[in-house]
Amino acid sequence: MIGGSGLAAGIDLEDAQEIAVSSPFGEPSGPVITGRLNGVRFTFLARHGAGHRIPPSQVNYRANIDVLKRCGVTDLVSLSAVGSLREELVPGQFVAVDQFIDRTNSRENSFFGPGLVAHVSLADPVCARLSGMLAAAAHEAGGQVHTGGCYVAIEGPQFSTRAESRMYRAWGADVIGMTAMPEVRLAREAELPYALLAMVTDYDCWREEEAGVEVTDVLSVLHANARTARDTLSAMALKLQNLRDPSPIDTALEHAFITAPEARDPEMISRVDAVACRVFGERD
Ligand SMILES: CSC[C@H]1O[C@H](OP(=O)(O)O)[C@H](O)[C@@H]1O
Ligand SMILES: Nc1ncnc2[nH]cnc12
Repeated sequence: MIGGSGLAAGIDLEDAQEIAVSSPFGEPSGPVITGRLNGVRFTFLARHGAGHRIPPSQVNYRANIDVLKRCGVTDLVSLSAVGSLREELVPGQFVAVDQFIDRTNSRENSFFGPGLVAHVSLADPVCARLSGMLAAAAHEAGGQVHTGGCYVAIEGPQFSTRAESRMYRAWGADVIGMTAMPEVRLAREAELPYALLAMVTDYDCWREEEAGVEVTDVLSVLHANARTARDTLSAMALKLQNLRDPSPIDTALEHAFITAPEARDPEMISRVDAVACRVFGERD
């Protein structure tokens, strides 16, 4: 579980343990918290670090996913605050996002690269099974949930201009945020089924007659709905099994590598010992 702006303080887990895990991709946002929720093992990471110290562009998305994979995570659920680009997506409601437009421009967005080139499919970036469970859990927790929606990820840290906000609407985006990319890309490269529950906190700035969004608007909606977010995770845990059926995402790297075996860089292979352990085996 990766918690965004609304879950910076973490979640209540039974037998919680804080573990600092290191990664060949650098510093993750902080230590992970592992424990159980309704009997299911959860590992939690606060995306922006303790006290929301890390801006969206400086989150080390690669290290975050790498350490979760290292901890044995098999499925990744993300909670994010978003602006609404549609009248009917009202602040306080939830959207189980299923598509993305990436407008970020200064982030490391792959575990692979020179000496180990890989191309995974991102056509269906969200795991339908996990997303369906998350939407049902949010509904059971008392949330108003919209199933499906397109999230445009901006670089930030500034909110958008009115012209940009109107353009994203014209592109077909439904909600706007600063963090889902490259998280979604990296989860797929790490063969982790991913689902994102977005909490709508504001109307961004496309409504001409209204002032643009401010952080205080976002925080007041997040605080007012914090209980629903926590209850959602609890309801979600009841739906998860400790051992689940296989998913095609578990083998997303199967046909992804294009670099010839003899041309592969051993250092690159050793760096992906966790994210691609199924393909290359674990490091000694
Ligand atoms: C607090 S307003 C902007 C901030 O909130 C969202 O964070 P997250 O996705 O981690 O919940 C947005 O993406 C920005 O980082
Ligand atoms: N309007 C908005 N734009 C970008 N990120 C956000 N997070 C919450 N509201 C947002």
